[in-house]
Amino acid sequence: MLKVGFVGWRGMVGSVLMHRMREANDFAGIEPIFFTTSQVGQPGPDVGVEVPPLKDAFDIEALKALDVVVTCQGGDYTEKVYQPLRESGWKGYWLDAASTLRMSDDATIVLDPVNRHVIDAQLARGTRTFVGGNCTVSLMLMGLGGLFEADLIEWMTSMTYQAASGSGAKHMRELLNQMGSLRDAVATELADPASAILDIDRKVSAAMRGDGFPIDNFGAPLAGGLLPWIDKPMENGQSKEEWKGGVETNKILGHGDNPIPIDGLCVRIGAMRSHSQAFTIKLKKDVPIDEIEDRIARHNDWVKVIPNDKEATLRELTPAAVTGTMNVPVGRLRKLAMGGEYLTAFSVGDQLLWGAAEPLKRMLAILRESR
Ligand SMILES: NC(=O)C1=CN([C@@H]2O[C@H](COP(=O)(O)OP(=O)(O)OC[C@H]3O[C@@H](n4cnc5c(N)ncnc54)[C@H](OP(=O)(O)O)[C@@H]3O)[C@@H](O)[C@H]2O)C=CC1
Ligand SMILES: N[C@@H](CC(=O)OP(=O)(O)O)C(=O)O
Repeated sequence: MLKVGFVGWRGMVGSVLMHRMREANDFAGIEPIFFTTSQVGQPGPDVGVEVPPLKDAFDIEALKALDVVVTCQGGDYTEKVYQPLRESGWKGYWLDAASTLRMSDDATIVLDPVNRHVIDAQLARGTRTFVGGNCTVSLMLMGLGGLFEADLIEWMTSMTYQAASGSGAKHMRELLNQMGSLRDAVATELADPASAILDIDRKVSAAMRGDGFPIDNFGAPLAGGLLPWIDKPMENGQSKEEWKGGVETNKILGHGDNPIPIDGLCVRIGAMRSHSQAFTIKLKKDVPIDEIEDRIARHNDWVKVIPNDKEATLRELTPAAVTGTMNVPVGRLRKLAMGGEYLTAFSVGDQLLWGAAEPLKRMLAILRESR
């Protein structure tokens, strides 16, 4: 039985992974051992099988005893532990949700409905480091995989609308506190249907700009607004989140020598969970829209084409409709005024599922099958 160590299992991505693995009875076929950076010796989680007390996630000797490490702990942990563990001679499999190792030559980015052939080839070559992709990249590929597979895309922009939970639990709480502060600032006026809307608006703006508004985590008001910057700056003016869109997509697809230009702006919005993206796609040729819809819909079991009408769009193509599900709806599909080779589309997906936990869960299953 594979000895699998889990690090970061109680964080947001880790909890979703635990939930998905319990649902699928995945713990039955492995020997799970749980690690922590803060709660050594406490009881492990209830996963339906006996587990030992929590071990120290920085204990290299304990990690060396594992066949597989699955970490959702974050990049700082990966930076501290991965290299010393490898240098100690450990030859096990490292499965990681963090971005730290994604672009390293030793690592493969996993999204098996899109790149199972790459994963299989890397396993056969002896690769032992597998990393989940950036959430917007994985969700974009789950949605548009059929167009990439048919080699129809010449270039593409992705303009993102990313949920607060992409930044972690504290940010979700802060967004709710911001929403509450705004509502509280105008509670009296809201209770009076005759109050002037411009007075309400003025008070809301004053609250957003006021000293007491909670912005410790986001650094600026998100509720009632948006934040057009995610992650660190790159030297060329992109944010790192925007940079990942191009480099990770091409790595996942194995397009090292002949990358498809992919770029855009990444924006944080006041959604709680599930990331959305609007695409402008330059096709290599003028393909009829019904063929495009058919290729998108047939690519995998989770993508669904949503008819380009208002009712279906508002019912099925929103974070509220998608959160907590594996569905990746793609809609608003139509040719742009620029010509038949210019396509637009909009997609939504739960970034904690296909964008984070699910590719790791499935990679662990692939490792089990391959033994
Ligand atoms: N959030 C997202 O949408 C996505 C995140 N990722 C990546 O996944 C990694 C983990 O992200 P995420 O899950 O958001 O991180 P979290 O901040 O939710 O969790 C990380 C760790 O924080 C510790 N922690 C401290 N206090 C608490 C608490 N009250 N509740 C739960 N955990 C606590 C836990 O470690 P311990 O038990 O050791 O104390 C936990 O494993 C990052 O590298 C991130 O970039 C990737 C794709 C999407
Ligand atoms: N950066 C993403 C979430 C994330 O953690 O991405 P990455 O795994 O590429 O750092 C967001 O903020 O929505």
